Amino acid sequence: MNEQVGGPCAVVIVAAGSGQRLGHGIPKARVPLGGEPMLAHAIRGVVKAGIATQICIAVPQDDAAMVEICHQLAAESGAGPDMVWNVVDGGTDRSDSVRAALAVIDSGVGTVLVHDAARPLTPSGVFDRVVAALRDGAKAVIPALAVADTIKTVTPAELPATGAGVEKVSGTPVRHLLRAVQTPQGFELDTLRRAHAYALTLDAAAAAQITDDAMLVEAIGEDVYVVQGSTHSLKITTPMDLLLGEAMLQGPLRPRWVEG
Ligand SMILES: Nc1ccn([C@@H]2O[C@H](COP(=O)(O)OP(=O)(O)OP(=O)(O)O)[C@@H](O)[C@H]2O)c(=O)n1
Ligand SMILES: C[C@](O)(CO)[C@H](O)COP(=O)(O)O
Repeated sequence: MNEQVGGPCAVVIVAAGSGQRLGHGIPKARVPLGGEPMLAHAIRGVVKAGIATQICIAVPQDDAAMVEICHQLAAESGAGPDMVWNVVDGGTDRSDSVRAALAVIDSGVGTVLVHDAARPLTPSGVFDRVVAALRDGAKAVIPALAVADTIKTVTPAELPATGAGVEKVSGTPVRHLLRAVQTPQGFELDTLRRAHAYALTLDAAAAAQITDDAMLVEAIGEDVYVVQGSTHSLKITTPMDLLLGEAMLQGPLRPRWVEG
């Protein structure tokens, strides 16, 4: 086991996406949720989890408003004076944003968690489970939930009579083996750095298929362990998700861990 695991822990918050699917015309992390930018909830959630010694936030390039949110939260979040804060320019893809953040992570840090700003209501318990598995020797850990829907794989096809372009089913993975994966994803720092160095060797088509950090760690041959995620860690991607997030912040659905 890496001696450094269990010591300092960095958390990268990726917040540099544009939020096309949400469609608010501003970067998603700045979209209000319960009257505050989504990023503010995400940062507060990380601080509240109490596992970080360094927090690095990747924001859209030239987004002064986002930088200001980071500075304000750094001042108000209740993190101690020893917390190291960094704000970096994100990149074109999520992976580019993670790499930009990794470049400033202190090499003395043993573990790093990568978290989506788009999962602003993630409970502390999820952070705890990820960190606990890293302390128990895992080099890579992801939170996940069993899936409720039956999932199919598809391939392009044409309807027999008309030739109309559709899709047809190419397979049905066994559902009880499938998991819907969330963040924060936790890694031994060196393992995540190797995985992202490998990502730089991929051609554009292969790089475009990378949807999380764990995929890269799998690709370099390391085991990725799974801990229980949370329904509260939903990723706010579409307007419907935002409605659900707003509902969660009100009345009986208000999560216990949200301040105020
Ligand atoms: N170039 C990018 C793309 C995404 N992200 C971050 O990665 C997380 C997950 O991405 P997603 O939910 O897809 O966000 P967007 O890319 O903003 O959404 P969309 O694809 O709808 O534009 C988000 O916190 C987002 O800010 C990032 O930091 N840098
Ligand atoms: C990392 C992630 O949140 C795990 O589910 C997800 O893959 C991000 O995907 P997105 O298309 O960038 O939202």
